Amino acid sequence: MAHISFDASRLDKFVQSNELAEMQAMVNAADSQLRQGTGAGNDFRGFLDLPVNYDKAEFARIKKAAAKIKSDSEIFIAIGIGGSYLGAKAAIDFLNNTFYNMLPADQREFPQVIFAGNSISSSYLTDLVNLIGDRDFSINVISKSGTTTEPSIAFRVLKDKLIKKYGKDAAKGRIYATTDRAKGALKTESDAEGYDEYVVPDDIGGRFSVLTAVGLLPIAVAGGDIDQLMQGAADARAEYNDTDVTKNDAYKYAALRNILYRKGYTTELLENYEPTLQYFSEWWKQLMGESEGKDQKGIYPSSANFSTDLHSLGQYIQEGRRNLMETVVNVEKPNSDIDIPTDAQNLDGLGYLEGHTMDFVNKKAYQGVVLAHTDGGVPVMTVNIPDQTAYTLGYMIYFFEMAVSISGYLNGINPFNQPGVEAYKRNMFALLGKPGFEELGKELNERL
Ligand SMILES: O=P(O)(O)OC[C@H]1O[C@H](O)[C@H](O)[C@@H](O)[C@@H]1O
Repeated sequence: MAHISFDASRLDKFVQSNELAEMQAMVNAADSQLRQGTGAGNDFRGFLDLPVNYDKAEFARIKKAAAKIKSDSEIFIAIGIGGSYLGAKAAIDFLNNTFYNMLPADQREFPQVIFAGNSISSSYLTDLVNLIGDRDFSINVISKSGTTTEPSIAFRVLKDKLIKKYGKDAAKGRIYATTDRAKGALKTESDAEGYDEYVVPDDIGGRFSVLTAVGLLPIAVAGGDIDQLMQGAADARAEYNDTDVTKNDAYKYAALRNILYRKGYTTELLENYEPTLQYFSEWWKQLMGESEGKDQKGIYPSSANFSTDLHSLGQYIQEGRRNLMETVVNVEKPNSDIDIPTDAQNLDGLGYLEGHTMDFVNKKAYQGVVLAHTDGGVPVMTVNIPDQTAYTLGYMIYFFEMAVSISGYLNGINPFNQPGVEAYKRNMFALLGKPGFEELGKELNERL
């Protein structure tokens, strides 16, 4: 019995009863590409077995480092962008109190966890430097390539602050570097300076790396149960290993979203009814968009946070262009609930809700939205998750990683590379005058 359940029961208005079965042959082919390694990007399939073959010695070191960081730092800064940021942020938000960073120190069992290096905003970094002030802090600089501009700039600025506070030698003991096993600028510096090092495996791409040290160290520092996280992913791995789309929900989701895509539903919104899942959607957007957006093809990944965005995007979803599909991540049991208070005056007219809880209202909103959007011509799928535990998160991460891999192969693209990301970097380097980009710099400056 799967720990999370995928509900496509509302698609009968959009997908004919025979269509899923007709995808089986294509799913078999995609499955073979994925598991036999016969498809494009086959050298980035390490995520498949990661939940069972991860480096146990490094895993133990991660736990030890997290304990040290908790003991000597009020603030923990995770520096990274893309896959080196979004997974950790999504997991920490998913697993913790909504206001975990704002809780008074005596109510927090771990440091404030703040992310940097995920933009080039000088205001953000200045505000962060000022927020740190003279408090004790540690840095985890995370970059698979070791050369990404955004985290590199943030690391230079925050390392400088660390050295000014502790001196060069003591500062090194507060820098944790997660990067390539053998190469890249960050690896070179880490070796030279003696930073505590963790590895981003060669065969795992950035957007698939949340269950490596990339995500595990920040998640552990923020109090996450990384053993349960890996266990959930391991059990999902055991669950989603059947090629039969009627038995493998990850494959069924992949097949259905491709059926809908081919019918013109070219944008998918991942939706939640819990604000702590907002960044899970951000992680999902990179996973789906960077895996599938190739060769002028692919489902555009978007997101919405309900019921909040029903008051901003609801109009479009209900009556705008009919090229949308929705996938709701529905948390069956919230971390906590609230009884609707009684009020004899009932001036607000909420008397009919008395005796119910707030989550009862949230769930009725979800049901009402599914009916309204389906009636309005938007196909809606739901991934039901029982709770917001680390086990469930690991399980769900693996569900979507499997789904996007199959989905990408179903659409005839390599789900594991990201060549398009290099275009802006080349232009940016040229305009910045980076050595080696002189010719392009000249050409681009004439166009500005
Ligand atoms: O971890 P890094 O090498 O710094 O890469 C960080 C991110 O930037 C790259 O440009 C890619 O878009 C992402 O797949 C990657 O996660």
